[in-house]
Amino acid sequence: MLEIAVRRLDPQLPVPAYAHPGDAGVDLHAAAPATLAPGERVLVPTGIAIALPDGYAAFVHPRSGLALRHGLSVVNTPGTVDAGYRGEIKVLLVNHDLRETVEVARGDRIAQLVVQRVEHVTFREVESLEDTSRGAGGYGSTGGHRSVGEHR
Ligand SMILES: O=c1ccn([C@H]2C[C@H](O)[C@@H](COP(=O)(O)OP(=O)(O)OP(=O)(O)O)O2)c(=O)[nH]1
Ligand SMILES: [Mg+2]
Repeated sequence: MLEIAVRRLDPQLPVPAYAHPGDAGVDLHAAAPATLAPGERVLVPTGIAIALPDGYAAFVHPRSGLALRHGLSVVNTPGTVDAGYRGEIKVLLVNHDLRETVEVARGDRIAQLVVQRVEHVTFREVESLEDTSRGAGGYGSTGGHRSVGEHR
């Protein structure tokens, strides 16, 4: 298993660890409290900095339980942590609830970090691209089974 160096900027918070063996993400904790009124966004520090090797990136994803219970999500989901980034990982939380203010306490698990391999490619400019069955169709071009809002 790949080992990733981590600095704890807040020694009160744990070293990131998978809660279950097959989990994709490790939970990130809030290193500072935050109050989010309905619709508000706040950049929350996590108290950790990591050194990813080249060819990897880490992605900051929302936690589904917080989304379900509080409408809490990540504005730029998934947030991208570059391999060369050595600063503190931060989470741009947003309160999507229309009525309730969300209180985040220091130490709360606010998001999850998924580490993935990423390809690096070179882009070669061409005049035309090879054809495919999809072609340029997108944004709902595929028919078949009913889609949301299509009542037949
Ligand atoms: O949810 C996030 C997203 C990003 N970052 C940090 C790590 C990442 O490597 C850096 C830059 O992120 P990004 O490239 O998404 O932001 P940008 O607006 O393009 O800033 P920059 O010009 O610094 O690349 O900010 C976080 O800590 N949390
Ligand atoms: Mg960038």
